[in-house]
Amino acid sequence: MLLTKITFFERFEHDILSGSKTITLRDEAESHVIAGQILPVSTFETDRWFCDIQIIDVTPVKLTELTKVHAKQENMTLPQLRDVIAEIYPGLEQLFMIRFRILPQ
Ligand SMILES: CC(=O)Nc1cc[nH]c(=O)n1
Repeated sequence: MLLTKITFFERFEHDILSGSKTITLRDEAESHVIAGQILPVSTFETDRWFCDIQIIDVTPVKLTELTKVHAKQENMTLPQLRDVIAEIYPGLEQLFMIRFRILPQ
């Protein structure tokens, strides 16, 4: 079943709106989006809409395969990215990298 919306933690909002966060790493349940799809984005905490994104592509990536390139696309260092993923998805190895672009508001 395709996702019809996506949420991000409020702490990522500024980076998304500024264009410095261009990927999101999700578990399998949240990986069901397709290239070209346009999704409304809201905050996880209060479900407040803050932008629309267009999906570029979705690629499986293992936790152990994460590199500085992924971290840069998340506007983080690699240790910060590993910590964030461990906090959000404890013990999860198989992730899905969703590349997106923010649509003009
Ligand atoms: C709400 C939520 O899960 N947000 C996430 C999860 C992983 N990456 C990300 O950028 N945002």
